[in-house]
Amino acid sequence: MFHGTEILTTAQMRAIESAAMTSGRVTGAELMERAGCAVAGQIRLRWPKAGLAVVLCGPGNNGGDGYVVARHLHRAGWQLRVLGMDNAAGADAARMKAEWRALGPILPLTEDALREGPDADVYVDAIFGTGLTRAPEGEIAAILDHLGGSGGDWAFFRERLVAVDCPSGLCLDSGAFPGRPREPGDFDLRARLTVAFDSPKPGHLLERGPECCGELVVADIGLRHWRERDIDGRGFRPARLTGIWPPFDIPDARSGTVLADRLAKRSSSHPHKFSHGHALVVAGGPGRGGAGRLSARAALRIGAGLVTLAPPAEALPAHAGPPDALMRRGIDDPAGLQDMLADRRINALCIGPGCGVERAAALLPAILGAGRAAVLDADALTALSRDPGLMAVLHENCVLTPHAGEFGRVFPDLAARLDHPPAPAGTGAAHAPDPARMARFLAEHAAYREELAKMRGPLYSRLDAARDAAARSGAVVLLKGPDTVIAAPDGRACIHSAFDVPWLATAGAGDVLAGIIAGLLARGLPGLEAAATGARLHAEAARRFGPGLIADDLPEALPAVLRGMGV
Ligand SMILES: NC(=O)C1=CN([C@@H]2O[C@H](COP(=O)(O)OP(=O)(O)OC[C@H]3O[C@@H](n4cnc5c(N)ncnc54)[C@H](OP(=O)(O)O)[C@@H]3O)[C@@H](O)[C@H]2O)[C@@H](O)CC1
Ligand SMILES: [K+]
Repeated sequence: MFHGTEILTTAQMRAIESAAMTSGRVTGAELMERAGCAVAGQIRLRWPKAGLAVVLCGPGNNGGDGYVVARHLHRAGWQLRVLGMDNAAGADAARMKAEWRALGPILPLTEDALREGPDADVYVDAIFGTGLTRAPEGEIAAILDHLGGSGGDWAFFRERLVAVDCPSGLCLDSGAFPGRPREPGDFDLRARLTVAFDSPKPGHLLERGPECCGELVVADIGLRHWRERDIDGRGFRPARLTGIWPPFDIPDARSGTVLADRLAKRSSSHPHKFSHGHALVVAGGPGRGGAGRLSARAALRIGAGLVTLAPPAEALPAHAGPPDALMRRGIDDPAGLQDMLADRRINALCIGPGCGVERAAALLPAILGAGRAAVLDADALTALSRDPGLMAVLHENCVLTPHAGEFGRVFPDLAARLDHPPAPAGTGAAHAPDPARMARFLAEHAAYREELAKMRGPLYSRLDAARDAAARSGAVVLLKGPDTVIAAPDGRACIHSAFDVPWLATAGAGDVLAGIIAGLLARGLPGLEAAATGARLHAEAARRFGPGLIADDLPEALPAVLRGMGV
């Protein structure tokens, strides 16, 4: 499996925490103490001089962490104003609250109380964490809006806000704010620093999460032993996610070595061009071949042994020119394609970039019928959306690479569920899921079904959408964005966070990604691994090049990326 930082859903986090406590080797209070102590430690690292801290404590265990933060800062000489709720908290949070009360008062958690005090150096948001179940309302919503800048001074809080586990109101399974539009809002809470526990959650990496969390630190609170155990005893944990986080830490020794190993294992000890596979890139007619050439160049650069570009015969002259390493062959119709596919050494196909929807629609049945690894991008996705029958012939070695708009065309009902507030009933359901196929899949993967039910957060997420799309189509789905989600039909998934490379959103970058994945498939990587590795190498190439990047630069940046990873 592709290696990266492990990501846990909130349900998994709760399961691990309860497994740890059930073992009798650690108590809930000890975990809370470690969590609060870690947050206080991070604050003291950034504000070495003791000042005034306002700590806002909510009704649950996130609030319990807040009381621990207050106690530790108090011990370090800080002045504290603690605002809390008059509720019946769980035993651990109640104990932490009582321990704080022995040191100082607890003011009501109201906007007035927040406004009345003097300006503080640090505001600790310990109102809601993983237990958020709905949109905040009333007094708490007013406090959160105030911290988000409704009082007029958003920059003031943004420099001083430290979030315990997450900015309150953010759903840690989706990265969206329940009750708010999914687009950035005026008073969204944005922290300078977020201290999460044990592992990042999907919401730290998806949608609004990266921007609103600010700097993300993941504190070790001693749960690793239970995270690494098979806590349900079934050995089947499709809910486990891997991801790349933090984005700046990609060329780390561990994942670099893993990638190098994976690619090396795919080569024989006496490599020749065919041992590295042969990728076929279907290109379009005259005047529209640039996209296909970008894909083909990327497939070559990532190390496919041979790459053939296949435009219609009349467009061959337009596709002459560098790179000379690229082979060209005209393909006009499905029969021509089938002829070419008689060569079994062609083991990976790429269709879509610059291909034209009509040509993609004509060639797709032959491509899918060949049963070989294939990347479907751009025009091929539009063609797929127009012919639901083609969905039935997708297979797990197909990788679909839609951006949000293409995802909406191929899976309109899933995309509609991602809209918030939900789209009115009846919109966007052009292709209902194939119930027989879905039922067959779920019957074969009963454990997956159970896990999936447990994994859902309060909001439908890009992760849920990609997983549902993969289960329905039977293919690997890579849902593109700065928060790319990659899901396989069996429930395995990765998140690749690339919010730090906004210049990657440039014309043709998707064509390059499709080519990289096709090249990795040609080299023998399985679908999910090829897609996840491709997303990572693609972003890393952009990161290395820096601003000013155009898509043509991406394949050229790949050799240095691979060298840097020891491949
Ligand atoms: N897992 C771990 O290993 C560890 C976890 N730790 C910490 O625990 C945190 C999770 O704690 P948690 O489960 O108590 O949830 P939390 O976020 O405090 O909120 C729950 C409370 O809020 C309420 N509530 C929810 N939404 C609401 C709304 N919109 N408006 C109003 N109320 C709302 C909800 O009420 P209810 O929905 O039941 O009505 C309930 O009372 C986690 O983020 C981390 O900080 C660490 O201490 C140690 C290790
Ligand atoms: K919080």
